[in-house]
Amino acid sequence: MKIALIGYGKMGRMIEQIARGRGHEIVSIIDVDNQQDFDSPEFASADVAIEFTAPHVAYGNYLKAFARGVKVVSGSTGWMKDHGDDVRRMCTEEGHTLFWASNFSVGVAIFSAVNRYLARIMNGFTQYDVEMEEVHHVHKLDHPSGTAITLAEQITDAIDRKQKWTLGRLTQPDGTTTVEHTPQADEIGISSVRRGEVPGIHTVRYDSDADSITITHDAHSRRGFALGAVLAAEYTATHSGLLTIDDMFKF
Ligand SMILES: NC(=O)C1=CN([C@@H]2O[C@H](COP(=O)(O)OP(=O)(O)OC[C@H]3O[C@@H](n4cnc5c(N)ncnc54)[C@H](OP(=O)(O)O)[C@@H]3O)[C@@H](O)[C@H]2O)C=CC1
Ligand SMILES: O=C(O)C1=N[C@H](C(=O)O)C[C@H](O)C1
Repeated sequence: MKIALIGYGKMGRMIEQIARGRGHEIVSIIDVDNQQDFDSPEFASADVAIEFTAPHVAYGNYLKAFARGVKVVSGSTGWMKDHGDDVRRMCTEEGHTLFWASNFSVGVAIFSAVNRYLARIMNGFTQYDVEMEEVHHVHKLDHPSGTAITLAEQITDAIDRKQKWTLGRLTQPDGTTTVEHTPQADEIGISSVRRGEVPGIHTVRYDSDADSITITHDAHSRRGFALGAVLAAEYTATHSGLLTIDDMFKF
């Protein structure tokens, strides 16, 4: 399969390695300094473009790929609030294809299934409150993480007493913590911590007077995310529309 890469940072480079290892051809690599390559025949020849860039540029990259008739797999986070509706419309009504996931790792797909199941149980046990924490490396631009938002939305979908998530505490790389918002009874507080080179840790904790129940996913490296993105590209080559991880991994 012919793959174009948009974004050649930590994820782009690891995806290149894994994609080549699985026998794919990388036909184009677009980063900040060669944006003109979006107009190259090599980019247009790609079966799928894999996009891992940054919150403020991801949407523009989708538009550029769509304009050239190239399907996109993207893991960029932090753009959904501003452009989610627009992207949904382009993929459901205008024939474009985007496979987007806040987290591409198989482990987080399994963790999400457990999170949904646990939340359904907890809907009937009102003595438990729930809070979340995500820990990532100091280079991360957005907070809370896309994965934390997805997990929180799964919980608000299942627990009647929780309506929305909110950023509770934010811990900066130097260790200073600020309380951004004190969660109300109907809110899930998410604490974001930026520390060292942590690839990504997500924790959901239910607490009652009697006890607490905690589930955690701890990524050992970015390899799981990168492999998942390549698997998603293989899936996207033969599927269309707005796709996500639940389409690919069925539990
Ligand atoms: N869904 C998932 O499973 C995962 C998602 N992510 C998300 O993916 C994104 C990228 O992560 P990561 O690779 O670690 O970040 P990096 O900062 O290491 O890489 C991003 C790359 O994109 C480049 N870039 C910036 N703007 C553009 C543009 N307009 N066009 C093309 N390239 C551009 C950057 O260049 P420069 O450095 O010069 O600005 C950099 O090389 C983040 O949003 C992160 O949250 C990360 C891991 C897993
Ligand atoms: O920026 C990262 O590194 C990651 N971002 C994603 C997110 O925002 O959830 C996925 C993963 O946790 C790594």
